[in-house]
This record gives sequence, structure tokens and C-alpha cells, in this order.
Amino acid sequence: MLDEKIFDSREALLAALQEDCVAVLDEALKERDQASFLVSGGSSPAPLYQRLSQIALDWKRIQVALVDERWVEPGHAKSNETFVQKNLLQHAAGQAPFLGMKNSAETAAEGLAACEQAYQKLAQPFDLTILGMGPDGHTASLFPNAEGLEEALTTDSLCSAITAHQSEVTGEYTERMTLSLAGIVNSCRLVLLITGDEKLQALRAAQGEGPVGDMPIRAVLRQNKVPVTLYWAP
Ligand SMILES: O=C(O)[C@H](O)[C@@H](O)[C@H](O)[C@H](O)COP(=O)(O)O
Repeated sequence: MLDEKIFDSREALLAALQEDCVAVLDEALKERDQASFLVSGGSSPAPLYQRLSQIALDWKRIQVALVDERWVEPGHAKSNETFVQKNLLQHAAGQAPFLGMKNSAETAAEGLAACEQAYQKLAQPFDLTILGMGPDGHTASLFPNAEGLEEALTTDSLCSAITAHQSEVTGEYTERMTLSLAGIVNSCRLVLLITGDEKLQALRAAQGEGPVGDMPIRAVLRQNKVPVTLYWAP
């Protein structure tokens, strides 16, 4: 079941989503010592993170962690860790403890056990997870028919290693670490943040019939464990 919040502009979407994120995190901090906030990379969430970074939340009690990562070193232009450091972990949010996915292993598959061990220490279930979606129907780094996708959709672990088929969407960085489906639904709230008509059309296609493998976002849309809220603007 997808709760849809449709906005006339990205500005209106960002204002509403910022407010909703703050409310969820604030509420979590009232109930527990530590909250956990799982964040995707990509271009869509950048303005949201920039807004949230300025908000006076009790960030030192909010564990920020990645939804997925390209298997590149921090500092690399395509590193989600660097993207989150630059866009979210600034100003007030600079106090937040951060957990990335990239470690010293040669490959994501070799780094999986250490990543899993670290992620198991996060406050669970995650209080809020921000997901994006590509026009190919991927979310996190669950890419269509990727190597490791079947495992990522069935494992009980929080994390999975994926090798995507190279496409315009993946670019050359096809080796990924990602939350598994179990990791994604190990959240109290899921936000799906997409903009533009192309992605809305892709979402509508994903809501139709068809194999999860072709559009992995379908696994998130078809589960009924965690509420998913769509935030969309043109
Ligand atoms: O590592 C990544 O790129 C993201 O985690 C990925 O899953 C992203 O959410 C989608 O690709 C949408 O990205 P855009 O918002 O840039 O379209």
C-alpha cells in the first residue's frame, strides 16, 4: 500500500518532507536514546539533506547510515559516503554519528561480513529510511536482474553485495553494497522520494504486474510490513 503525497513543485515537496522527517526523528528521540536514519545517495535527496542539516535536532543521538554505496573510496566523486558527508552531515547535523558501507575489502562481496556486523549495531528497527528510485525501477542498489539480487531479496541479513548489469543508470560503478530487502523493511517508516514524469511513469509500471527482478522497487511496493510514503513533484 503506497501512501501518495503529490506536490505541485519540488519546493513544496521539500518543505513537507523536511517537516515529516523532523517529526519522525524527533518522535523517535522522545522514545529512545538513539534514533537511526538511513539515507540514499543520488541527486534527488541532496536538497532535502541540505535543509535537514540546518535543523536543530539532537543529531548526536541520530545514527545516520547509508542505504547503499558504490564500492569506491570515500572522497571519490561517486561515493555516497562523501555525498552524505557534504550534503547532510554539515552544520547542526555534523554532530550525527555516521556509518558508511565501504570498508578495506577489495570487493563488496568480501566486505559484506564486516558491513553486516557494523549495521547490526545500529538502532533497530531503523526509524526512517529515505529511498530513491531509478527510471529502471531500481531502489537502493537493488538493480534489475543484478548478480546477487535474488540473495538480496531473500536474505535475513541487513546488507547485501550486488554487481549490477552496467547501464546508463548504473554508470561504470556496478559493484555495490546495499541494504537487502530485509534491511529496507527493517524500518519504521519508508519514504520513496522521486521527481519528474519519467520516474512517475516507471513507478506506475512497477505498480503493475511483472517480476520483481525486472523492477526491484516492486519488492518494496508489494510488502505490507512497513508503510511506504511516496513524495513526488514534477
Ligand atoms: O546510490 C544511488 O545512486 C542511490 O542510492 C540510488 O538508489 C538512487 O536513490 C537512485 O539511483 C535515484 O537517484 P537520483 O535521485 O539521482 O535519480
